[in-house]
Amino acid sequence: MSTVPTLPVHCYRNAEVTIKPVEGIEKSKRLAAWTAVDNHVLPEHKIIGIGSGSTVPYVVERILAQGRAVNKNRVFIPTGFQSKQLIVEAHLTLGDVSQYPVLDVTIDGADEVDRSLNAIKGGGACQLQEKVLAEAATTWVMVADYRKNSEILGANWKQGIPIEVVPFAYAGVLNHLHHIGSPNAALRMAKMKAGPVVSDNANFIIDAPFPESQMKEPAKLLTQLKLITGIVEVGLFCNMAKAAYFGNEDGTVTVKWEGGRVDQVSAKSEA
Ligand SMILES: O=C[C@H](O)[C@H](O)[C@H](O)COP(=O)(O)O
Repeated sequence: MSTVPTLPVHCYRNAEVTIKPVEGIEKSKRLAAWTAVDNHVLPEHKIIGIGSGSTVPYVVERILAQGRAVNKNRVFIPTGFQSKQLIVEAHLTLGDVSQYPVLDVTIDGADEVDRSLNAIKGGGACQLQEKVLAEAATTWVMVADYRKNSEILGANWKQGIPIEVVPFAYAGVLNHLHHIGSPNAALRMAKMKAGPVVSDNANFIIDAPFPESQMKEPAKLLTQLKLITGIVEVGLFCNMAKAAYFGNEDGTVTVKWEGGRVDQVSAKSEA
């Protein structure tokens, strides 16, 4: 059995980042992120994709811990505004996927991952750029806490599939979704702004819950959704991941691999 990394006993300072102890669900996110970085972000990797969400800051934290010497020769590609900020604030070199269309590795979060490594993504409305970087990456890996580890998509993530749509077409797309199995599909509304959430690409987001019968075959549903005019991208990521890492409450990490293998790795000591 392999082991997950332990936190340093002292605070580690690199660039502007200080590693602080965290508790509860944050601990699980950190365990997953650190283990994935240790396994997949190797010294020879020079072009690295940084995903979005609340787990990804721990990815950047662990990459920084690899040291200035290795990071000064790397370029980091973001999946949206949030990860761009993370890269800039960490004083890492920022790049663009149009400059670097092939990435060595991308590590990203997930809203839910099934037994075959299909995933729902887009809880933060970033799925379009995330999918571009996932496809561009030689290795694409997801990191999440145990709540995201599922057998069938939709079992835990009840909000529905995040779907990015061209604003002009949203009403027609909604109508279409209502007729193909998602009667409760709805435009995602902003919390601190009147009106809808607007993505980093100036589009709207629809959240479309589908019944289990359709969620059981995510690749089929994805194909169906991609054919609807006005849909820019769908937050279903099928057959793309090399592995998914889930930090558990007991300090272990579950690793689901492409092909079906599942590993349970234990911590050396308290994280
Ligand atoms: O649009 C957001 C992304 O797909 C995130 O990676 C996803 O929502 C997971 O985020 P978190 O790590 O906060 O659970």
